[in-house]
Amino acid sequence: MFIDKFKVDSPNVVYGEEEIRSVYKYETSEVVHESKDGSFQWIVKPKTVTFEFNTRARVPKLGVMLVGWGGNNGSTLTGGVIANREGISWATKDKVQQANYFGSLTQASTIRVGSYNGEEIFAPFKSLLPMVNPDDIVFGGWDISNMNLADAMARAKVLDIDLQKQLRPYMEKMVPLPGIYDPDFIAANQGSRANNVIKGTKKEQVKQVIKDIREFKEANKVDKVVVLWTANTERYSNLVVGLNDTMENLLASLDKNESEISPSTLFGIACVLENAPFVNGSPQNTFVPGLIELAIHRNSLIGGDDFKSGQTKMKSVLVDFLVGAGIKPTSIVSYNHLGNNDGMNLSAPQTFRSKEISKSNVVDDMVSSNSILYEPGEHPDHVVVIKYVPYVGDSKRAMDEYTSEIFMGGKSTIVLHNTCEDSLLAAPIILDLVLLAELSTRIQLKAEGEGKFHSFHPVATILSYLTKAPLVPPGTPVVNALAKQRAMLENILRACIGLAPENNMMLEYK
Ligand SMILES: NC(=O)c1ccc[n+]([C@@H]2O[C@H](COP(=O)([O-])OP(=O)(O)OC[C@H]3O[C@@H](n4cnc5c(N)ncnc54)[C@H](O)[C@@H]3O)[C@@H](O)[C@H]2O)c1
Ligand SMILES: O=P([O-])([O-])O[C@@H]1[C@@H](O)[C@H](O)[C@@H](O)[C@H](O)[C@@H]1O
Repeated sequence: MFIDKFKVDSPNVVYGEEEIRSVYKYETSEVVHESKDGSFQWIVKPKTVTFEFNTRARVPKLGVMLVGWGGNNGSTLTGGVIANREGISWATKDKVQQANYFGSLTQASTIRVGSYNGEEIFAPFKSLLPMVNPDDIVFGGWDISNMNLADAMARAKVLDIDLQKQLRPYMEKMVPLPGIYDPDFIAANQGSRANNVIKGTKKEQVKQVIKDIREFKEANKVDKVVVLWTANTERYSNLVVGLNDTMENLLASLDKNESEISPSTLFGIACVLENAPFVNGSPQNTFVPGLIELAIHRNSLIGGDDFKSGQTKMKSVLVDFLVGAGIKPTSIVSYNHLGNNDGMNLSAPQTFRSKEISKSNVVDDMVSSNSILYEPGEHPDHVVVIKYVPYVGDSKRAMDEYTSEIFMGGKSTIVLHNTCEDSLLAAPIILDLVLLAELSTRIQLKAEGEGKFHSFHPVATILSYLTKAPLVPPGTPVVNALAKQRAMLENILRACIGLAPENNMMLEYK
């Protein structure tokens, strides 16, 4: 049974006008290696830590500034939100289609809240805590191409024509602000688009971006701005001691107009200095160590990397299932071809390499979790191929072959063909990223023994379900198994209203 909203009645949660406060018993365990009865044993010690959560209940008027606004993802998301907000429907060859938010975890998925008369009860994921209504978001952003959003939508060839016709009046006056263009970091084939760029030194570019954010906020009377990179994939930045290894060196390099600071890192610096949450939807190492240190120092949210939208999302489910079932993947070959501008940009070796890294590392946590299957250092052969095939456009074709060892020397081969409509899959993920980034900045927490409430760590691991290469605080574990990532997110939000994690035990029926 489905309910559209609910309240928790518990002594552990108080719903106020301004804030929702909860007390939560975090049940975990620690492992010690100690001598017992004359021999060393591994001892697991259950541990309970009491947390208090405090969530500001009033949602802000939210501005979202996309870097790469005029791209396939940016124009598709903007059009999709307008279509939902205006209740637009359009004719397709099959039927009259209504706007929806399918593919968004926050808008179109549910959570189990309990049982009623022996029936399982589910509620919208977004009903856990007050979240911004996406229909109310004000969009803006930057692009190195000056094409207005209506023409960019047509260039993207993602949305149906009848829908595009209805959206055009809303989008043709939306023109991206000039972006930061550096041909050294993206494919040369992107140069023809670059007619809308911020001139000057890198420091002047950062100052301009900060000015842009402030002016956007003022002009649109928004309370908060979240910035998200959905511009081209860049090559990796070289990590150089003395250049970008610390925040002091990064800021000094900015003053010296160092060429090795990428446009995405410049946007990151601007956002952190302006305390605007910044999320990287592409695979490059935008968050060089100096930028991470700066974000931590200024307690400004950063998150990423690389939207997890299709082929890789499937991989983080399938490999989790195989390894979790005691089956040993030994070879994973992921081939995909696409014909959009992203694909054209990825046809250059240096930008492809950024994507190859993020698409390849996604199985590391699952493999390292099972030493019955894998010897130390052993891992499956894993190959990633991306080819640019203009004809297929945004309709990315992914072909995967998973070969695994099974019982008694047997072999299993799973072959998948997955047509991932790249932008229709990525747009709702971008929506979730900005909504959850905004929500997480309204949550304060305090563990027993801590003197005062504080925010989550500025490196927003809470966003990891939505990214291929989750950015985590230095020295903390990376989890890519999709079910674990979703459970982590849901259970943290459940804790904010005093609900226990969903443990799926259903003992009442056992
Ligand atoms: N399913 C997906 O679509 C998906 C999944 C994961 C990651 N991504 C990543 O998202 C990004 C965007 O994908 P897309 O399909 O929208 O690509 P796109 O090429 O259509 O859009 C990128 C836009 O960014 C602009 N741009 C490039 N460099 C810029 C800069 N420095 N400043 C401002 N604007 C700049 C381009 O002009 C273009 O309009 C890519 O990096 C892609 O790898 C996409
Ligand atoms: O589908 P997925 O693996 O999540 O990721 C996609 C890649 O397969 C594709 O090659 C690339 O163009 C997209 O930007 C996206 O990164």
